[in-house]
Amino acid sequence: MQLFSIRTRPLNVCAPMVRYSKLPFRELVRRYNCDIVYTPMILADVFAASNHARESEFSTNLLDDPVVIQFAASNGVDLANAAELVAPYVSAIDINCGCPQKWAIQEKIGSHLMSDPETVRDMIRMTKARVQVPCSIKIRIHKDLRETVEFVKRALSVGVDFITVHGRTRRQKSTEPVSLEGMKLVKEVSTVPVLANGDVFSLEDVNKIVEATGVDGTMSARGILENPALFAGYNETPWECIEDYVDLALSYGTNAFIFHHHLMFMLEKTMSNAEQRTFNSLTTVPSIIDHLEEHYDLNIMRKRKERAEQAKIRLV
Ligand SMILES: Cc1cc2nc3c(=O)[nH]c(=O)nc-3n(C[C@H](O)[C@H](O)[C@H](O)COP(=O)(O)O)c2cc1C
Repeated sequence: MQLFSIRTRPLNVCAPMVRYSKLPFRELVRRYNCDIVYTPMILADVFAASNHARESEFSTNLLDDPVVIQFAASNGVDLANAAELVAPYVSAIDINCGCPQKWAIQEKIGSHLMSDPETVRDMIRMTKARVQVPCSIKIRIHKDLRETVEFVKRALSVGVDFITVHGRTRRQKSTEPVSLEGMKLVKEVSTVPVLANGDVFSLEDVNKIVEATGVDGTMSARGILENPALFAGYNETPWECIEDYVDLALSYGTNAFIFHHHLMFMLEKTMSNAEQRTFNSLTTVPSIIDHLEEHYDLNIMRKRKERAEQAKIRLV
């Protein structure tokens, strides 16, 4: 919350992304000017019930700060139980009110909640009664924006601490443009900080959205997956950033599937179709590393030496 009050520019935020916004990626985007980073959506009831889920779904460290953990829940008890377990390790608890997938709506989580503001109000109230950390919501807009205003007002009435608005309705596809009008309205009726989400692929997009809506910051998902350095002003992923990612993923440990996906997102624009086909045939971490060393001048040992030198300079 302090970041919101002392900010001298709009805050740069990395979106919650299932599978992807995990610890190594969070550390990566922070190196490139990201102020706040979200975990992927985690099911609150499973998280509270299972030690295995807690270990596999959430890991953190002292560098992972500020971090917002995002839960999907259908009721206040599940959310507050999960929040209580994780509160000492996070900067805020976020409620996912935007996931449009069919299974989520059937479970009465995600974007289903956009039609159930009373339950969202209960969730915020119960969570805030049990933990001291801020509680936020990530919402979509309604077709009728008056409903969105009502939704936001109810959340504000129980002390929601900040709001992220993805400027699309739950039925809109990500290829459709975001509603700047919807984002602006949420900002206008809110007495707490508001982040705008949707179609942030460059700093020009950030400026355009902030200028049009007056929000306190912007959040990127697809854009930052493709180019984790976008908030640092790069229009394409710099090679340095790809090396950083490889180094972080290897240091923390990764599975080949996620490792491959991240690199594919980052390299997609620079690869020819033939290169993409070759890259897609790689299924293990060593084969991916070999490929990058052979074709892209990846040099992990050089990278590690550079980082060790930088750490020494910081110590001195
Ligand atoms: C791979 C991927 C995973 C996502 N996972 C989540 C999630 O866990 N929680 C959530 O609230 N939104 C999730 N989203 C939605 C994004 O956070 C964001 O709201 C949406 O993609 C619009 O932003 P963009 O235009 O910057 O992509 C995900 C999006 C993508 C592309």
